[in-house]
Amino acid sequence: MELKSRGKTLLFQAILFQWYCEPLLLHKKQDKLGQKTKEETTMEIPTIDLSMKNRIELSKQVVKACEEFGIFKVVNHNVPREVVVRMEEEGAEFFAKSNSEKQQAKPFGYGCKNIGNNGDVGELEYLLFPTNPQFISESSKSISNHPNKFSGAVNNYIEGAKGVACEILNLVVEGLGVQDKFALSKLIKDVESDSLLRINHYPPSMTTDSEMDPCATGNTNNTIGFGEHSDPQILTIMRFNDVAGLQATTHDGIWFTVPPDPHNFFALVGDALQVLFFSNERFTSVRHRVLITDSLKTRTSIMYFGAPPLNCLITPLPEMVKPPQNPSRYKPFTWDDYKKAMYSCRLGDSRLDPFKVHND
Ligand SMILES: C=C1C[C@]23C[C@@]1(O)CC[C@H]2[C@@]12CC[C@H](O)[C@@](C)(C(=O)O1)[C@H]2[C@@H]3C(=O)O
Ligand SMILES: O=C(O)CCC(=O)C(=O)O
Ligand SMILES: [Fe+2]
Repeated sequence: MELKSRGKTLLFQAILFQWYCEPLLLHKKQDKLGQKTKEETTMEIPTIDLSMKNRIELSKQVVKACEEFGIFKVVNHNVPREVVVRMEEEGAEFFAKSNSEKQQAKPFGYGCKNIGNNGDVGELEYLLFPTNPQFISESSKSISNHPNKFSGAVNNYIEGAKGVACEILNLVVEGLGVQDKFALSKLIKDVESDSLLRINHYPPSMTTDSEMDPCATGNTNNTIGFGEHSDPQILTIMRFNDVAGLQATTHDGIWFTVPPDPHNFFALVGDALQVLFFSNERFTSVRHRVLITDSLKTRTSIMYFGAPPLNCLITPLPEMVKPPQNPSRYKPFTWDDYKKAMYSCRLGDSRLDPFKVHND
């Protein structure tokens, strides 16, 4: 009920915004995959300023942003600029290598076009690895000619992004009055945490020769670069360069573009957080995608996906459920169960559906 009325308010705000400010931004489109897309618009997502002194107010703002949008900008995050720049440089150096060199890193997380194992494709290449430092140190040998430099940059970036994720999760927990102040951040701080780092690289259209390079993308404007999905983990901390492309949906399914801001991070609510706080339909994982609108520029993005250890039980925090009036809407499952189910799904599937409790 509450969510529906919030959705209506957002829809109303979006329409008002269109009407007054950007009459030409709202348009219906058909994307390259032939899927009908709903109206697209530009919307201002909330900004969370981590330097804010009033912690109670800050925690309220974070909860509201998670509830209303599921995606928000994080400023004054304290991650040094050089940590981000070094990570970007290492990524750029890797993606500039020849195709055969990049393929050598394949067993350690290089991918091109294929997303997951079930036939999804995107107009990108990527590196994807677990955030465990031993793994990074080992895999760096096949990724970089200077493995220590590469693993140093990656580990520093992960520490920075994890710090931002932990701070946001602590604020969520405070804002909702959960007793255990570190109930969520301790899950992604755990040495056994299953968190991931992903570096995506969307090359421009005219620079690669598809005859020579099987990974050449031939992007044209308004191509889907990365299809619609929600992130399965607890929280994603994302950063992208100054090339637009990220879009997200409101709870009513209206697509809006997230303007680039390379100096700051974006936080996205994932499926696991939706379950942990599901009572009262508080949080919903945000559906998002990448739509290439400037095919002449390289777009890069870096995502830290904060996840719990494999044996962690994903079930609403005790304060969030009060049976019988307000029972959990999901059967308890471990993160390992969810991961197994998720890897048998397509990118855009609603992966939580099989775990829902049906009361009829
Ligand atoms: C099609 C798939 C790719 C994905 C695993 C999945 O089976 C369904 C979820 C996908 C996703 C989306 C967010 C992250 O980019 C990702 C690494 C993740 O954890 O879940 C990807 C998976 C992937 O690319 O392997
Ligand atoms: O590359 C992007 O900007 C988004 C990619 C994404 O959503 C993902 O990798 O899960
Ligand atoms: Fe994503």
